[in-house]
Amino acid sequence: MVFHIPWIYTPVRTILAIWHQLTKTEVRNLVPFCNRKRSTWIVRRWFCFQIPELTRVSVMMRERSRVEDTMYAMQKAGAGSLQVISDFDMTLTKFAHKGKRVPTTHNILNNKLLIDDDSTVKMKELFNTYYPIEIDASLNPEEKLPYMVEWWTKVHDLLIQQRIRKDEMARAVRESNAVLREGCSAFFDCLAEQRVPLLIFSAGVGDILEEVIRQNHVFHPNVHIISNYMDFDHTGVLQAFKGQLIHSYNKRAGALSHGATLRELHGQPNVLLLGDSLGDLSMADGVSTAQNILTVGFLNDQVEERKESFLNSFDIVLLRDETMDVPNAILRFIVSSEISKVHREK
Ligand SMILES: Nc1ccn([C@@H]2O[C@H](COP(=O)(O)O)[C@@H](O)[C@H]2O)c(=O)n1
Ligand SMILES: [Mg+2]
Repeated sequence: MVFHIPWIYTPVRTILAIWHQLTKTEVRNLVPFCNRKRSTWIVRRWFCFQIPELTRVSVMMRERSRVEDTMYAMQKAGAGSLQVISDFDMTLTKFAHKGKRVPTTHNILNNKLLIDDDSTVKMKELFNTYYPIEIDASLNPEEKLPYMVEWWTKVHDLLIQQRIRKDEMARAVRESNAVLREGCSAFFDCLAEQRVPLLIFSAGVGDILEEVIRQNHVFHPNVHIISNYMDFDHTGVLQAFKGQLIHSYNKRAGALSHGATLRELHGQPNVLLLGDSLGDLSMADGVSTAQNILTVGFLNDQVEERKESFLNSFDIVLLRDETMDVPNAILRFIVSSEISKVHREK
């Protein structure tokens, strides 16, 4: 009964969580904690206490101490030095919801309202052909690259042929099963409140992406987007895609070619990067002034096959986690002034 009272439940649960991690020797050492080794240990436990989300079984880290050091450095610098660079599809949106795959921004366009039946089938066939290549753990990014260009080019050509109408897109998004990760709205809101810039860097379709976040009421002024944008003629019919094509494995080139957008973010040298593909790791390559970069990878699909490469590449790997709990906890830790105070006093 007592565990149903929230103000008792949270501290009790936290104390139990910490207690579970203590070995007998550690408990014995707890009393005279004066030497460096012991104080390091106390700091580590304090970290677990602050961010219990990082102790979950779905969270993996190759080098825990690097994560801790980077987060303390980011916390010390505070919200004013932070920017977030995030992928969109399957990173800010869920991978699956209620047992079904969540559509990507491209797949939201695969709607009878916008394209004919033949094209619907073709788009599905293209997805079934190229998506397995995109996530194939046995191929390196250079080997995947030509296939990605082929996939994006074929689909964009098909969409142009279908003469998609700008004024039907909001309805297509509304009718789709697009869904942001649990806790994603809180993440957007906290960033806006703290005036932390959020750069969404997506190889999806920018116009659809904007509509998804608008319909979720999180398109705040701190949000910047780099993506593939549609070019409509004067009657509102799709005639081309603007600029250089962005696909999953050329985000580095995309980052470097959007220098102007990234220059606006130069005052924020600490980067929290979120992605679901190894290609997303290059999204911060345009931030020449970066001091600390913490990378979080959502490993949604082919988990066992890709675990090793994700662990070798991202600082934190989240296994089949459909929530934003970990990014939210990291953000809280960095921006919380109370915690900053504790850190300064240490
Ligand atoms: N025709 C396509 C092309 C790509 N995709 C998926 O979209 C993802 C790209 O968007 P990000 O926000 O994640 O950069 C990519 O991972 C592809 O799987 C698609 O569904 N259809
Ligand atoms: Mg993605």
